[in-house]
Amino acid sequence: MTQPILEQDAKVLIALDFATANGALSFVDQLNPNECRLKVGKELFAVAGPDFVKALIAKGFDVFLDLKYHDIPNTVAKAVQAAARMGVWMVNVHASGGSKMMKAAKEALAEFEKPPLLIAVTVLTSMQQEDLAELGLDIEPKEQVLRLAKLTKASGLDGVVCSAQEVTMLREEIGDDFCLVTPGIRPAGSDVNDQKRIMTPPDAMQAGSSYLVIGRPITKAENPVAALAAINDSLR
Ligand SMILES: O=C(O)c1cc(=O)[nH]c(=O)n1[C@@H]1O[C@H](COP(=O)(O)O)[C@@H](O)[C@H]1O
Repeated sequence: MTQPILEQDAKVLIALDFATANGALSFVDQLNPNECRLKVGKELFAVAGPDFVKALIAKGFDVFLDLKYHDIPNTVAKAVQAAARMGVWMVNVHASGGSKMMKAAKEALAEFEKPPLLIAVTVLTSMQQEDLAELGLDIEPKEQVLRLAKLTKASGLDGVVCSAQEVTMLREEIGDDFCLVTPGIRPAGSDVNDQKRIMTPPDAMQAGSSYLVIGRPITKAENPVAALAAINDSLR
């Protein structure tokens, strides 16, 4: 029997993409905060709100508030402050909001004794080259990821969200001192769903991911606790 991994080592961030607070809560009640962290995104936050996030934190979970802010600098700065007041562990913005927006967000967190990690989404893992082309970007996703990751680093943020397929390149180009959070993680044989740039959990960690965001392969599993345990085991 393997020991549960320590909290500071929990690499799996479970995406709590649930339609109701009750649905999310009955799922969370099966989980141990030593074995995963939790991500609250737009769907759940819209129905459950800040009190729900605070309740997860009170249960001992680190919470990544994934609202992917993308707005004028002042609005984003105030939004990340509101997130920090909730006590979240990590919060994100869209890097395509630009360096002025990202710097304003970073500066707005300076007043907090223990600010959340601030990271920026580069190119969504559901996108591929044809999706960038329709936005007028005639380049490969990895080139755009690198460009936005460099901009994020230069803006003083703690890391980026990218696909695990770009992690080796980013470690070479940007170094180890940068948090790389990778969704689009699929254990071998599981449904890909709407994700495009995917990788398995062990391959993503091997490449140098800091954290793995995993939703449906755990939340929709017949036995989510066993699915999480199998993923954690595969990372040891
Ligand atoms: O910022 C994110 O977390 C995110 C960025 C990205 O590029 N791709 C991506 O899938 N996500 C989120 O990661 C989660 C992935 O969920 P599954 O596809 O169910 O594993 C979802 O909650 C997405 O909102």
